[in-house]
Order: sequence, then C-alpha cells, then structure tokens
Amino acid sequence: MEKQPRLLASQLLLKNRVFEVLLNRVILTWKEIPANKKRVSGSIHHPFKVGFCFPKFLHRGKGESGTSHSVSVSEILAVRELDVDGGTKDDGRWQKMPQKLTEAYPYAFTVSYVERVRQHRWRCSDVTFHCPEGALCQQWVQTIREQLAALTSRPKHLLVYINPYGGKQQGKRIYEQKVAPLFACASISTDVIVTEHANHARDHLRTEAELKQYDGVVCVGGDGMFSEIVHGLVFRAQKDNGVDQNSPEEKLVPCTLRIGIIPAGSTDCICYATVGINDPVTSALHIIVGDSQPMDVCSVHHNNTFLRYSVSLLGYGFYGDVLADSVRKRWMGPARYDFSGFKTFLTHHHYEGVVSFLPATDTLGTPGDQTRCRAGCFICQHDGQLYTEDSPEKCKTAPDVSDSENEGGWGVIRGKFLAINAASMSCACPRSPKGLSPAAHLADGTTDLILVRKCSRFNFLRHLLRHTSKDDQFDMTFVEVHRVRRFRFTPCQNDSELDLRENGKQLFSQICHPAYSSWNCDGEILPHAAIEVGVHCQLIKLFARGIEEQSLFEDLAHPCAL
Ligand SMILES: Nc1ncnc2c1ncn2[C@@H]1O[C@H](COP(=O)(O)OP(=O)(O)OP(=O)(O)O)[C@@H](O)[C@H]1O
Repeated sequence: MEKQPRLLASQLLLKNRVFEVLLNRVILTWKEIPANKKRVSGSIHHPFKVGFCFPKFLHRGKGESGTSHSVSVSEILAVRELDVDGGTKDDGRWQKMPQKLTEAYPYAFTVSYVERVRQHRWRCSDVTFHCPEGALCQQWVQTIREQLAALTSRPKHLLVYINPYGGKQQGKRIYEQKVAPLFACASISTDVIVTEHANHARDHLRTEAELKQYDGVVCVGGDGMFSEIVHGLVFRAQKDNGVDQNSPEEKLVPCTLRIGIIPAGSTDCICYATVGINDPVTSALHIIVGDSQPMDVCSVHHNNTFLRYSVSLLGYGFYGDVLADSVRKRWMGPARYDFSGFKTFLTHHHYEGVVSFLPATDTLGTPGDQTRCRAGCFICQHDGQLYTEDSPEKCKTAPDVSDSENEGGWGVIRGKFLAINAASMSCACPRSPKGLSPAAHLADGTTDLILVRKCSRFNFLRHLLRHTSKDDQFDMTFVEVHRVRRFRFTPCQNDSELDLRENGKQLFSQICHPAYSSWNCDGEILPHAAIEVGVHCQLIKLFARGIEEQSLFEDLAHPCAL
C-alpha cells in the first residue's frame, strides 16, 4: 500500500500507560511505548502506576505490552471530546473517569470504531486517549473529524421504515435500542416511518417520498420488507426516467439510493448473503461506514406484463409448492415451513414444461466453481464479464437483459421437473449453509438456473440432503445447472394427465396431480406459471460489502505488532 503522510503523532495516555498514537489519512494506530523509553518531559508525562479500568477497551486477553493496535479511518464511527468533569462535550454519552487521572490529565477524547468480533459480527468499540494539554486534545478531535468528513460515501440523512410485525415483532424495539443510538453517535439524522399495513413502505416510496433529500433508505424487517423497498425504489427510478416496466426488453435504470437492512424478520436471507449474519448492530455499522454492495435484480413478466422483481430465489415445483402450502398454514408460525416442506416432499409432484434460456457464455465464473462470492469479489467487480487478453478494458459494456438476446443461441429443454430454481445469489442461510447455488454471485448479471428432473423420491432426498453436506448437489444425473442472463418457462400438461382427462377422469387427475405448480418469487406466490425472467446487472446497491472472509476476523481478533 502507498505510504501515507502522517497527519498527527503524539504520546498519549491510555489505560494508565503511554502510547505512541499516529494518524494518517488511512489508519489510526496506537502502540505502547516500553517503560524504559517513556519520555518524562516533552509531549506527555506519565506519573501513574495504578491500573484504571476503562470500559470495552482491548478485551482481547492478550498481553498488550509493546503491541500495536490499528483501526482503519474508514471504520471510525465518531470522535468526541471528554469534558474536564468527566462527561462528553457533544453528544451526551457520559463516561466516568478515575479521579486521579482527571486531575493530572483533564483532557481526553474518545474514538468509537468498528471492531470485528466473531462470525461476521461487528461491534462498536471505544478507546479513550488522555492528553496533557487542551490544544493537543482539540487538534486530535478536529483532525479526525476532518478525515471523517472527507469520507463522502457515508450517509448523513436516511429514510427508515420499520415493520412492527416482522419476525418476532421486535422491529421497533431493535431499532430504538440498538440502531438509533449508533446513528446518533455517527451524526446520522433520520426520518422514521413505522408501517401501518403491508406495502405501506413500497407505496410511499413509489409516490410520496421526497427521495432527493436522503442518502439511503433503511428497512427494519425481513426479506419481505426488503422486497417492498426494492419494488418501491426500482419503480420510482423507472417512473422518473420514463422507462416502461411492462416491457421485458427494457433496460432498467439503476436506483441511486442505497438500501440498508436492519434484520428483524423470520429468515433474513438477504442479510446473510450480503453481510454474513443477521445482526442488527452489524448491519447498522455497515450503514454508518457507508458500505456499498451492488446487487442484480431479476424482472419477472407474464405476457408483456410486469409481475415482480426477485433478488434471491425463483422456484417452481418443489419450492413453489412448499410456499403455497405454508401460506395456508400461517397459524403454525415458522414451523409451517418444515411441515409444508415434509408434506411437499412426500407428495413428490413433478411438472411438465418448456424451459428456454440464454446462457451467459461470456462470464468469468461457472456454477461449479469452488470460489465463493465474498467481499471485494473479483467477478462482481467486473460485472461478471470476461476480459480480452491484450486489453484491460472490458470486452463489452455491462450486460443487461436488453442487449443480450442477440448474443448466442437460446437453449430449450422440455421435460418433467420436480423443481426449477433460479438462484441469483447463493441463497445460503443457517438452514442451508451452502445455499441452493453455492458459487452464485451477487452482482455478475446472471442467475443460476437449476433443473431437477423427475426422479425417484429417494434420489430427490439425496439431492436435498446434499445442500447440507460437502457433496456437490449438482453432480447427479437428474440435475443440471446453467448460468443464464434470461429464461422463459411455459408449463405443459403432463401426458399422463391428458390421457386421464380423455378417459373422463379429470377430477381424479386434478386431485392426485395438479397440472401446474406456482412460482415462489422471493417468498411471494406469482399469479402465473408462464413467465419470462431477465437479469438486470447491479440494478440496486446495499449498505453492505459482501461476506468478509473469516480469516479477517481471526487476524483482527489477534492483532500482531506492526
Ligand atoms: N404494518 C404492517 N402490517 C402488516 N404487514 C406488514 C406491515 N409492514 C410490512 N408488512 C408486510 O409484512 C411482510 C413480512 O414482513 P417481514 O419481511 O419484515 O418479516 P418476515 O416475513 O417475518 O421475515 P422474512 O421475510 O425474512 O421471512 C412483508 O411482506 C410486508 O409487506
């Protein structure tokens, strides 16, 4: 990394020890000065030997002597000056300081920053530095504030929608207790709307919301609430730019506002896919630091009529039937998914139809890759596009449904399917740690079309179980997967059914085996079985950065000496 010029360097007191504290544009570092090197005169002097206990600081359990700690400036949330009498000057967060220390070192400032704990969880940590002089203290606060002000990707004003009935109905409490204090600490102002009915947030975004005044939209809820925000914002962007959503061929205009999700739903799949965990504090911190994760959005049409957008899973057959059954059993609570899943597995219906698809032949990745879409994903950074050997420029502009029809031929498959799934992301979550398509990408302009043909119940069970084991769920004769830019599905009636009908056994056939399944579109049932789907590359952006590698958490939990 390019060496950054030093902005400030001082010897400051921290937890009754002297530290060399350094700041440049990128990083804030503090390193303990060994006892024999401490200066008694000069910028600081250090008379105390007794230990003082400061909350939250460096609770890593390792000896701190001589160790150095650093935090990226981009992950500093705020800095505040402590008052002589022990309280903070500017934001009302009070901290008690030991009496002796306040007498000799009355000036102090606290830096709040992101700390990685475990399993993709972020926390807000505080470190308080004591200064011998007020001017020095102010210089530190001022300089850090200037650096934070220069981070233009950070939101200042957010529109927040809270679904009070999502998940365990804790949305309001989660926001008020865990999120609002962090936004206040980071000087983010908010307009908060508690939704009063389903589609309240979507309709408000479509028509009334004055979006120009905001830097982002945050929803407190689950995947259904996120879907409302996506529908509201995408609709608004098309309306404002005169784009007809009903045309499957239209190139959609990307949304400018980023979306934040504070997880408070039942499944929170989108949080798992984009942050790695459904933790409200972690998501709030990703919003504060101004992360940005682009995401593809699939548009779903029927007969040139827009139906819905999808960002995660479109499933016909098995996943459609599970959802349709579970909707009728809401009274069972979350257990309904297990019940309906088991029931649907036992009924073992297959559905006949024609799938036609446009393969993404020019992409960097394939569904069989061992690499996973993670923070800073190379493939997503390049819209999934191949590079030419002699040119660092992209072969083509970013792919989109509108310009992909002419490239290469469509594949057509007619068959009997137990499941037809299109996964625009891995769809990994605690129930299915690998997800439906482990190597799918968040923002490469494609979806993984997984076709599970009619097979025995036993083989289908083997396929389902492979989603939770190390074995490849696609490596089965009756399963095929294609990375595609768009696809169409047309249902057909089963031959056997037609025979039965011709023989006057229509009623029997319909009870035993319905002709059509339903499409499960991110947890909503679509009203039509015949659909046309196109992927819109990076149509939206989230306040997230993709799943960080676990090793990053392990390294940062045990920082080494610089
Ligand atoms: N005030 C409200 N009253 C009733 N329904 C609402 C309200 N606000 C939003 N909704 C609807 O509630 C549905 C479910 O909400 P949400 O996604 O937040 O939680 P969930 O379904 O429990 O979680 P998940 O979608 O992650 O499984 C959404 O589709 C949304 O349209």
